[in-house]
Amino acid sequence: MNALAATNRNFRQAARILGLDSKIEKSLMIPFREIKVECTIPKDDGTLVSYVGFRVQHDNSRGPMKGGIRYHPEVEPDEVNALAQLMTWKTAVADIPYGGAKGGIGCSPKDLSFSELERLTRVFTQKIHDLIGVNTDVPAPDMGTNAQTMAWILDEYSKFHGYSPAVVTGKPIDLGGSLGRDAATGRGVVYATEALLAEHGKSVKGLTFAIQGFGNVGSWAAKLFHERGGKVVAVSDITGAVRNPNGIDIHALLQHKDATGKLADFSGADVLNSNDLLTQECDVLVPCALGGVLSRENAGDVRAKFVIEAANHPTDPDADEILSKKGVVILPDIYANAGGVTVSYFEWVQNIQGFMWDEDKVNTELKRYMTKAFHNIKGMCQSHDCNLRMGAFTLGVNRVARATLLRGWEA
Ligand SMILES: NC(=O)C1=CN([C@@H]2O[C@H](COP(=O)(O)OP(=O)(O)OC[C@H]3O[C@@H](n4cnc5c(N)ncnc54)[C@H](OP(=O)(O)O)[C@@H]3O)[C@@H](O)[C@H]2O)C=CC1
Ligand SMILES: O=C(O)CCC(=O)C(=O)O
Repeated sequence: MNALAATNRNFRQAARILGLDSKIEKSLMIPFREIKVECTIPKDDGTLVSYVGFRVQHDNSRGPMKGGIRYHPEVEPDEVNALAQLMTWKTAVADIPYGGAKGGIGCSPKDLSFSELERLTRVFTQKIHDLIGVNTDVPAPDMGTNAQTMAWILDEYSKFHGYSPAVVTGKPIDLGGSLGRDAATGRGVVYATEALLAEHGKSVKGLTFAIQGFGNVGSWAAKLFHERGGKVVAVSDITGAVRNPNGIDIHALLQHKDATGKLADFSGADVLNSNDLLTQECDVLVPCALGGVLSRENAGDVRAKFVIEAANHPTDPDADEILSKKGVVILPDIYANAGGVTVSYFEWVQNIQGFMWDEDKVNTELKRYMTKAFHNIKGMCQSHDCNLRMGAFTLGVNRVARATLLRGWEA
């Protein structure tokens, strides 16, 4: 089942649990707007190359649409649609005043030079600048993009509309980015995990963690679990995987990856087949890379007791069912990785106020939002007798449906 079918299925199930009117259900499933643009750039050698860029704006009933921009070869319309819809429920679960959107370009960012990436980002921005904005749709980084990408979008957008730092979040600090945004998704994952573990009478200290992906989210989550006394026993990236049952020194692994660009050849751990990362012996499995990695094929072999969905849509519905039957507790993406967009909200607020928070304030507020959202989800689980995924979906969908009804449909 593709990402969109799976997301729609979860949404419909939540709508059924909530007893949502079928007309509202239908209106919430159809995206507000889907944008598809051609992006042609000259490569450094002068040859032309064309890419397809997407921005799907799913819903704006609770505020401006919000979500990342992904550069990855597998970016395709259905997945962007699913990710945009997930953003709508995620911002509602986090209770921040936004709707949902997502964008992307089907490209391999590692095969493009710095100046090619800049040209591609600027052309994409030229094609969508009229449809994004501080109060309409606010992009941010996702897989394959970063603060530099946001700086180019901000600069290109400002040529058309005047200087507007709040048009993107996840910017460099020098351009109005928020302290703590770079770490925010990983830090939010850790706060979310702590809230879940506390419910089970456990804490991070002494538990074992396997982490798929060592980019923005995975590396920060690994570092913060490690610093709290968690034992990170396996880590992977696109180049391979490493394993040490006694715990990997994450600071040393970060230095190694910075120096070599890969995890392979790290002296503090053994080589592991990447396919085995998800089925490693561990207490907590944290997918922090692509969607759909937990499927019917491998879910039965997962040995973790907890799965924390730091990536978007890492678990397909078959895997969801298999894992639940095995008693594995899954913390769903629309809550587990909401720390990134929550600090994006803080960044947007700081830009609008023209006032910069210190990092302690950002992290304290992030923890407050993540902890509150967890208790709100648990409340939905109790009132509707459902698992954490449906607790999160019903919480998000209910808030969006209420806002939609209050705004009405009169032309
Ligand atoms: N950035 C953010 O604020 C947020 C991100 N997310 C989600 O988190 C996930 C990761 O995003 P982010 O960290 O930003 O992306 P990055 O591009 O920073 O990192 C992605 C990581 O995944 C690795 N990777 C890619 N393919 C594979 C694979 N097949 N097996 C193992 N590792 C792989 C990459 O390897 P390599 O390092 O070798 O390239 C890299 O380490 C995505 O699902 C994203 O949507 C969710 C909320 C917010
Ligand atoms: O920070 C943001 O606005 C969005 C981050 C994102 O793309 C996500 O949460 O999946």
